[in-house]
Amino acid sequence: MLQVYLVRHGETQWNAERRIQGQSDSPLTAKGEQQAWQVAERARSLGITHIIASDLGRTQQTARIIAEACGCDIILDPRLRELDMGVLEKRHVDTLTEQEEGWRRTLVNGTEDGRIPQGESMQELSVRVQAALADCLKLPQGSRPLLVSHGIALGCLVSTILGLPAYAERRLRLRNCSISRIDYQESPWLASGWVVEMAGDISHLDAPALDELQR
Ligand SMILES: O=C(O)[C@H](O)COP(=O)(O)O
Repeated sequence: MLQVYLVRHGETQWNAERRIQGQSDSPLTAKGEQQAWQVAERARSLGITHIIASDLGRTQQTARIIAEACGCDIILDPRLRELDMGVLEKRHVDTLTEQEEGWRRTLVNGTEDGRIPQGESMQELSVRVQAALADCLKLPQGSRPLLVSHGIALGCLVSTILGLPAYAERRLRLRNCSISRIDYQESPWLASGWVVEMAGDISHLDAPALDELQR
């Protein structure tokens, strides 16, 4: 049975400032780096064989720390990037106009094809992250990959495996450097395919980041 671990990158400057990142980027904070070392220590104990990361800076920075602990190379995969948040990227959430907040809400409460102007729909995000996950099935027998990606991207992956719409990702709390695990099982009497073993575990962190609403 293939086990795939999912890690959200460490806290960044813009996470801490409540600014929208999407496919724009900001570096890890000191706390984010500390979280990355703690998740790396946990990853080392899990026997990770491959680290596959979104090619954005914050995920690469987190992946490098995990790779150092696990002694693996990093494979970059742009399909693991965060949702493209279009014209709202780099904006502080508290400065959005009513109309802009309405665009953001179409993602939070939304419909599958709702999008921020010049951004991506949850449906489009879902297709590319599912494709990246499916490629893990091509790794050699005995592999145990760890994917380093983003809050909405990973939430969308877990939600759709559960058979929920992609926008249900907002019902999952995937904090910075949380670990989730999904398994691929083939079974005549249980569901065949991807199964969620755990989601959003932060028991390895002594300095968890607050989620956006608690800041
Ligand atoms: O700000 C964003 O784009 C998202 O809400 C969170 O993205 P992140 O997981 O890359 O911080």
